[in-house]
Amino acid sequence: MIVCEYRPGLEGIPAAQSSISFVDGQKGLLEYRGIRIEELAEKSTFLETAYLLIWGELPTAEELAAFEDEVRHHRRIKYRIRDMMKSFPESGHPMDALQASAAALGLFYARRDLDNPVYIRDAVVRLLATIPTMVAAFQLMRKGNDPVRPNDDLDYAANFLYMLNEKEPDPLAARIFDVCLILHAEHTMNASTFSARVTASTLTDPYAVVASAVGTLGGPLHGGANEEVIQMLEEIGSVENVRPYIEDKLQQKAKIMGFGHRVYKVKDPRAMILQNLAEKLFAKFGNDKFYDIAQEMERVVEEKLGHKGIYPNVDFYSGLVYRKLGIPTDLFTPIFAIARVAGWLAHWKEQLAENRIFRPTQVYNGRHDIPYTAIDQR
Ligand SMILES: CC(=O)SCCNC(=O)CCNC(=O)[C@H](O)C(C)(C)COP(=O)(O)OP(=O)(O)OC[C@H]1O[C@@H](n2cnc3c(N)ncnc32)[C@H](O)[C@@H]1OP(=O)(O)O
Ligand SMILES: O=C([O-])CC(=O)C(=O)O
Repeated sequence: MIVCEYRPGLEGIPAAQSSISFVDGQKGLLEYRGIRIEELAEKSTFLETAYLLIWGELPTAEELAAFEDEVRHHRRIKYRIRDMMKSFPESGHPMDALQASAAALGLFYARRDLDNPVYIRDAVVRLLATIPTMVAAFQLMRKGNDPVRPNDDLDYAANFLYMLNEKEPDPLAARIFDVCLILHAEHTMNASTFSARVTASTLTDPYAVVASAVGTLGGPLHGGANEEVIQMLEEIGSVENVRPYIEDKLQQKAKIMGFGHRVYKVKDPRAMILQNLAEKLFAKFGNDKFYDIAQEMERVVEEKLGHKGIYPNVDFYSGLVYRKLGIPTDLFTPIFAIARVAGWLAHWKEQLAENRIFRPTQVYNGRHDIPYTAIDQR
């Protein structure tokens, strides 16, 4: 048995061998299956990237067309899932609604056939296809409206925006949204992916794998930070307030949302791309006053925390892009989940290919040999 020292948060401890993605946190480099994220953001689409992540190679034109077709034909959700979502409290968070709905899918596909490539492909297609529909449906139903049926004439990203806003999106907006999905699709052994792999290692079904990962993604230290960033920008309210806000937070030893990363010690390459995308949207659809506040935050945080390697992460600029696309703040993290399901499924498949159940150890620091005290003597 290998014994190593306890490292809080498992910092620096490899939890798997993986060929899905690679991060160099000193250089600010991210690759999916060896391809730089900048190149995928420029040239690929989300579904092509999902295929690359899950099956390991870029698809041929035929393979891609077949995959896109399968996903398009599985976009509708069952009435019973829709009715279940309708019964959720409107005030509930859409991440909780998504987690429950993803888990509920498993009720309909209870057969588990993990050695069968057809089963694997069906589950991949179904999850990629229905998660956006579930996010959009809950959003409309909690406002008292009926969900919008998926539009088979639209591609993956455009169809999501259509289901959300009940109208066809502007092509630039749809392309930018698709790039956001590419950027969020995968990121090595982050907390939600680790959670997905732990769940996968018990040989449970892929719906449970995704549901556990969604639950993990939602926290404010992980994907949930994108929502908190916008709330922070609202609270700061003006460029002049940035410095006192940050100084106050640092004095209280509080975290500044959207900054810092376990692996990146420079600006996250995805934050750079998202910042450029936000600028493209502002050029076409008008500025956002929060952008000036965000840029000032970046300057002040670098001045105060740059020496600790604390820079903007992926969650810092994504919200500004989504705001300009007219997306409500509490859907930012569910949108992250729509993208990350590709990475989770890639890791699910990789885990199954060489599975051993996750069962780490612990450092026990409790007591021993304590006599039981009768209830009336406590
Ligand atoms: C998709 C994603 O998950 S991206 C991350 C999204 N999360 C956030 O934006 C939340 C804010 N950031 C954070 O909480 C952290 O940077 C995390 C969770 C991302 C990484 O956490 P860890 O690797 O465990 O770093 P840890 O919390 O130990 O911080 C190391 C040091 O940097 C400081 N630090 C890290 N992030 C921040 C921050 N955002 N604001 C202020 N200080 C910070 C810590 O206070 C600590 O300082 P110390 O050594 O003087 O005590
Ligand atoms: O890698 C991490 O720890 C968090 C992150 O950036 C991601 O999941 O995209």
